[in-house]
Amino acid sequence: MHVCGTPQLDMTDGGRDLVYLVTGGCGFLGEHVVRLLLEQEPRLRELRVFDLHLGSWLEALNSGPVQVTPIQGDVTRSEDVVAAVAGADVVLHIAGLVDVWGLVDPEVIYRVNVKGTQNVIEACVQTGTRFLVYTSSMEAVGPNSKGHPFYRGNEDTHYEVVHTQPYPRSKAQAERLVIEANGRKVRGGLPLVTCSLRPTGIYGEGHQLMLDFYRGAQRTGGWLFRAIPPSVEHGRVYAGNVAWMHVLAARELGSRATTMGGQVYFCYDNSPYKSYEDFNMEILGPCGIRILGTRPLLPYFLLFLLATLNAFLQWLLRPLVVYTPLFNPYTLALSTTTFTVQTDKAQKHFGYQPIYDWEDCRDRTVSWIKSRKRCPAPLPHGQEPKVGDPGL
Ligand SMILES: NC(=O)C1=CN([C@@H]2O[C@H](COP(=O)(O)OP(=O)(O)OC[C@H]3O[C@@H](n4cnc5c(N)ncnc54)[C@H](O)[C@@H]3O)[C@@H](O)[C@H]2O)C=CC1
Ligand SMILES: CC(C)CCC[C@@H](C)[C@H]1CC[C@H]2[C@@H]3[C@H](O)CC4=CC(=O)CC[C@]4(C)[C@H]3CC[C@]12C
Repeated sequence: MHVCGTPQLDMTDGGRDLVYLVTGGCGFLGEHVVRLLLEQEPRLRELRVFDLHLGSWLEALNSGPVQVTPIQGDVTRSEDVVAAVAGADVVLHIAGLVDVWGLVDPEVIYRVNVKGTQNVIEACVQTGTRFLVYTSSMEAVGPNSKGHPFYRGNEDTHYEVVHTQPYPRSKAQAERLVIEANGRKVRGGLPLVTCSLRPTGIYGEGHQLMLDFYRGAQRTGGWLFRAIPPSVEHGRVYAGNVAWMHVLAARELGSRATTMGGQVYFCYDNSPYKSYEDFNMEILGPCGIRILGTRPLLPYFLLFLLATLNAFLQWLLRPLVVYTPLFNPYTLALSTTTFTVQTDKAQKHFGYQPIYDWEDCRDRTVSWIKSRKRCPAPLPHGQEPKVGDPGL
């Protein structure tokens, strides 16, 4: 591993005394956070991994000095959340429903992403947990439906947005709850300290959508067909660096509460600014995939028609089947509107520097995609093998 800028850890306080809770710890980002915490947080005594679906890979983590406690639970059930939060020093609230395809009922997205977050906040207040890091998203900000570019913006960039889609709306609402909760008195009378991290499009080992593009291209003889103008920049950030930002933010919230409390931070690293497809090609190219066309093969109005047709079909077929094509008016807008960040707020506020440089991020993701070629028989329920599974 090429580690750049890992700060020295302070071991002067006598060792392992902290209890962390990671919600959504068995998801794509959550697994990166769990593994990195075990590697990089020397003060950790117990790591509680809370998820609706627990991964079997968790079992292998208990051989080290940290007690890893899997907790099967639902963030929408306040009693599950209170039980998990009680006695934790820090909560990393990562659990959420990611859906921009109309797969999940908007009411369910609201319940999990917004009410679930409210439950986490109330559990902190009720049980006396003082530090909360929330995983928000660039989607809390935009892009907006007018296609205004957010070009290398930062946390202070003014950007007009009215959320019409359930997922981005839920992330914006949940983020607001987290930020407003900063300073609330928790049990024992001390103030709650919160902050919110906003990743752009995350990639890395375990990124299912990247794997889907890879497999789709394999079915067309190794070709992808360009749909998005290469001039549209889409922000991407490596999962390991997003995880590192979570680890650092959680570690520093205590000592830098005045600076960090109630703040939002975009997640960034040195991944290049490119279009969504050109970025994917940085990963898929070394896996033998090629992209056809230097410009989009279809004009925009045809893409828009296709996306609209998909939305119409989704509505028409709804009583019979949930039709969720990748391409719909919202994902078209997301992929054709420039949205990139350029900021050093996290560096200034809590000393964040990417822990993996770009070449490392790329190579790790490429190796992971290549390893899927050797993937044995499918796992039950259509699950993919996990990042650390043996033999991969
Ligand atoms: N994937 C991406 O590109 C980005 C993701 N995010 C945010 O990062 C977080 C993690 O996303 P991913 O790891 O990509 O998604 P994921 O779907 O892989 O992980 C989410 C995890 O939350 C769990 N979960 C869902 N509902 C739950 C519930 N009711 N109770 C307990 N656990 C529940 C799931 O079982 C899953 O393990 C989400 O909050 C998402 O909004 C933000 C920006 C970009
Ligand atoms: C068919 C086209 C060639 C490409 C379609 C690509 C889309 C599926 C993806 C384009 C942009 C992605 C989203 C973006 O990276 C921001 C996101 C943030 C999140 O918090 C969750 C994931 C996502 C919505 C991400 C999802 C896939 C895209 C829409």
